[in-house]
Amino acid sequence: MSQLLFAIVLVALAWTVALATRLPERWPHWRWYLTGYPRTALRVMVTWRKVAHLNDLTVSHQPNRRLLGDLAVKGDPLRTHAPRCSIPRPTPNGLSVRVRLHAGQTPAPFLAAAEALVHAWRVHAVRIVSPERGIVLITATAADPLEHPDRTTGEVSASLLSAVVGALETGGAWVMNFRRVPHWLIVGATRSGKSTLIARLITELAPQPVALVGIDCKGGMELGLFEQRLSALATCRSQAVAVLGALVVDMQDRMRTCRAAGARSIWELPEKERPLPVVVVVDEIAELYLTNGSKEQRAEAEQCSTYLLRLAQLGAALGMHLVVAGQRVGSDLGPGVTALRAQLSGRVCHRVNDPGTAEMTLGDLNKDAVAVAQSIGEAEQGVAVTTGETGGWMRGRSHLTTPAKAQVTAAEYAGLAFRLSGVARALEELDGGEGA
Ligand SMILES: Nc1ncnc2c1ncn2[C@@H]1O[C@H](COP(=O)(O)OP(=O)(O)OP(=O)(O)O)[C@@H](O)[C@H]1O
Repeated sequence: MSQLLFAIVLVALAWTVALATRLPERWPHWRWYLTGYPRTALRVMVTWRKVAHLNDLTVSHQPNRRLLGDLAVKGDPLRTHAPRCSIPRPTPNGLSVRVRLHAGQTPAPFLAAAEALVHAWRVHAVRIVSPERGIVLITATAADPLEHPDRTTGEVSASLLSAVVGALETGGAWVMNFRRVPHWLIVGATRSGKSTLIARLITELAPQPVALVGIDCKGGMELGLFEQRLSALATCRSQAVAVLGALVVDMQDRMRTCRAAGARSIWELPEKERPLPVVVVVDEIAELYLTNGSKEQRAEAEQCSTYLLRLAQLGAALGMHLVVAGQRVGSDLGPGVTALRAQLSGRVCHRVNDPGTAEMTLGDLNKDAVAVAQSIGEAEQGVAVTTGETGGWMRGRSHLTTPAKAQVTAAEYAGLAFRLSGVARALEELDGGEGA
């Protein structure tokens, strides 16, 4: 009785301190730390042995065969031992426990038991990784952080060519960093959130000293919002050919500059001589590749394909980066698409209509991510599976960026729409040629 009274007084005291110090404003996860975590941690400790036993995570020190006369009898020993698990450590959005494996155990049965742990601990999701040999780290997420992607934790230091585009399921920030992952492929069915992610990405890159080039062959309907901040916008395939061709020439100039300075990338050049990084955003890649079969259109599509491939292959070290978005990105679009896809190491897969598209986007990097991408529902707009810098994958949700907000940002940073002389000249020549 006295213990119960003590616990009640302690909780009341904690709440009073929390409210008196205006904790909710300063610490967005205070509610979880003060109430959710103690409850869940207790549940984890109380249920661990039972869950381990029911899911074959235990071992026995007794042999599972006995001699009965001349007969060898095989069975499950009654006394089994669950592997030792640490005291649950709170995380901003859940908790984590380290499990020390017994000799002979592997992480595989723990992976299989993830669903059982979710129900036993009444949490949103459980992830299991093995950070070192003999150890399994179980991370439980209390609630889906992707419901409120604006409540991310941890400061992300702003750096050139890095953009915070949303929140990850860990509760951390979803960062697209072109210095680490130079090219990105963004895939998703219609209304899945591709354009919103691109809008957010451009909004984040807009204040940075980066030239932004748009290729939007849907008549510029999506990227036209950012026209004021873009160094160039191609709205049809012939313009795309001109822009991409000029960028390839620019890339070759950069190569020569680097060779003359004995540098292996533009980042090794002195700051004054360093050319401006360029991010090329292609919205709806299919528009570049699909033709009506005429010789002229086929030649244009092939040119686009060759230029994109060259930019993807050589651009990373020369400060030329690609973001390619589309509903499908497969060999059915035309030759060169599969080779291009292989060069786009950053992948983002939103909701897709067919398993093939998820497989095409993530299958060559992470087989298990394909199933997760397929489970994204209609109502989860903006939710996607994204590959990480360390080769793993994670669910994330972009920060909602409305077209109005996108336009305001573009207008605000219109002064940073750097002139790319080669690209501007190529577009002028094209206009002149068409006009003549
Ligand atoms: N991160 C998000 N959070 C909340 N809502 C979102 C998010 N992303 C997208 N949405 C909603 O989904 C709608 C469709 O998104 P969006 O236009 O980006 O899809 P899309 O994949 O580009 O579609 P399309 O291929 O037809 O252009 C948006 O109008 C917005 O309301």
